[in-house]
Parts: sequence; C-alpha cells; structure tokens
Amino acid sequence: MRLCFLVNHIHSVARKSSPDPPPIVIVANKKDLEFDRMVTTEDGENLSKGLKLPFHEISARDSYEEAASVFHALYRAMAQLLSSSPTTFRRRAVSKLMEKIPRIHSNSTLGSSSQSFSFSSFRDLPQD
Ligand SMILES: Nc1nc2c(ncn2[C@@H]2O[C@H](COP(=O)(O)OP(=O)(O)OP(=O)(O)O)[C@@H](O)[C@H]2O)c(=O)[nH]1
Repeated sequence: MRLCFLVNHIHSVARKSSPDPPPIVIVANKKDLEFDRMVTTEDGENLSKGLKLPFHEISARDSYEEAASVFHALYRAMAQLLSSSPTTFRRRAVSKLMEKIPRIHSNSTLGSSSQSFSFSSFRDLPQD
C-alpha cells in the first residue's frame, strides 16, 4: 500500500506529464515456497480488491511464463493508456523527456585514460 501511495504521489506531483494514473500491478513472487509463505493468497486478493489493481501470484523459479505475463499485462495497460492519449500530448511528453537526457555528442570522450567511449545523441532519434 505504501508503494502504491508513493507511485501515485510522485505521479500527481508530475501530473503535467500525464492526467491518467500510471498502470500498477501487485505481484507476489516465490509462490513455490509454499511452506515459507509470508502473505496468504487471500491477503493478496483483498489488497487487490482494496486498491482496485490486478494481482498476480507467480514463481520465477517454476515458470518464466508467469513472470512474462505480468510484464505483458503492464505493457497492455500502458499501450491502452497511450492509445487513449492524443498524439500531440504524447509528442509533448516525449519531448520533455528528451530535454532531460544530457546532450552527448557522437565524438564525446569520457575519462582521461586511453579508453574512450562514444555516444550517439538520443535527440537524433525520431521522436515517435
Ligand atoms: N524459490 C524461488 N526462489 C526465487 C524466486 N525468484 C527469485 N528467487 C531467488 O531469490 C533470490 C533473490 O532473487 P533476486 O532476483 O536477487 O531478487 P531480489 O528482489 O533482488 O531479492 P529478494 O528480495 O530476496 O527477492 C535468488 O536466490 C533467486 O534465485 C522464485 O520464484 N522461487
């Protein structure tokens, strides 16, 4: 509940970037360790009902599909959110994000040692 509150609070502070609440899912991992359980399925379901958020009980050890399904659910929720936002809003949000990425020229060099690193500027990428 604290994490959910925190995510929503941070989002509301930055509300200029998006009016919709961010997608959140509740995930309980390690369900294979049945005898070491710290949270009952019922508690998870009650939290899910209380917060009106989807709940997944998974075991990353037993099944990668279960973990993948959590990310798919988040992806679908985010895609739905984006498809319901006007394109101009999306462009503006992306532009603002781009502003926060420091401009690094492709011939930049990091460090004084003989080792050097090159970067391409993110701003050169198409915004869509
Ligand atoms: N039995 C079991 N072990 C798991 C599962 N998922 C992760 N682990 C193990 O839990 C340990 C911690 O996994 P991490 O991926 O490092 O997770 P973490 O969030 O950094 O750490 P924890 O808070 O301990 O979960 C590792 O030894 C994993 O192999 C699971 O579904 N079942």
